[in-house]
Amino acid sequence: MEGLVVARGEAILAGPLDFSLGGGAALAVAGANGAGKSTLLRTLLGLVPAAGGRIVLDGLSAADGEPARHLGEAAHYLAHRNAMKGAETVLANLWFWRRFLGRPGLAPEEALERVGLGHAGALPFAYLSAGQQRRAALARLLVARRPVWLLDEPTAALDTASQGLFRDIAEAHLADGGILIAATHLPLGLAAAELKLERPRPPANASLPADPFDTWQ
Ligand SMILES: Nc1ncnc2c1ncn2[C@@H]1O[C@H](COP(=O)(O)OP(=O)(O)OP(=O)(O)O)[C@@H](O)[C@H]1O
Repeated sequence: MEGLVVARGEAILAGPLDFSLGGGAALAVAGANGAGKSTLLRTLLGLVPAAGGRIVLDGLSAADGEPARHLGEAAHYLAHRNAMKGAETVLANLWFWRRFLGRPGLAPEEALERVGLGHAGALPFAYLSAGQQRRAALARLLVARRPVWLLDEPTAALDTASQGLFRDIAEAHLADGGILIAATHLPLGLAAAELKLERPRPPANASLPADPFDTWQ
């Protein structure tokens, strides 16, 4: 990140941020609710435009082996939502992602074993508990090989044992030369640099935006 400014519309949330991560490095993005952690991840992916600065990629390749033109081509993105279809089986969801993302990794059955869900592949995704759904979403990181993992609250809803599973998976990714950036309120149990986003302070003379509900009265 070179002078990266994170914003939502007119509101500057964070930055300018200067940060460099090499292969095998993890970054934990911390900060209060609304500080801009999710928005930073989405900015890195190119889903939200940056208000300034740039993202420089060096040596990252896309699924077709060509140099990645933007991070979205080289990254897994695990958002708050799990991006799985509730009515499809867990395995069908993972097979979809494996085909869609390119550069195949583990077979879905094997990935489910790694997250302790070997028994649940034939169930509709919606039948799983919240923590089991998160673990199935973590299995998505294993079915396709991507050098950068952008994870938003990856361990939310996970019990202590599953947090250990996450740590094992993440450590294997880092040992393999991967990069991991996680927005989190919880300790990840990984050796990670920390980037703390401060809650933006409005200028002293700022006026509050009009309350849309006022117009109802
Ligand atoms: N879709 C959106 N449209 C407009 N503003 C948004 C949108 N999503 C988030 N924001 C605003 O951007 C700011 C940062 O939100 P963001 O979700 O990045 O925070 P966060 O640090 O990830 O918070 P949390 O810890 O609650 O997940 C908030 O003020 C929020 O209202």
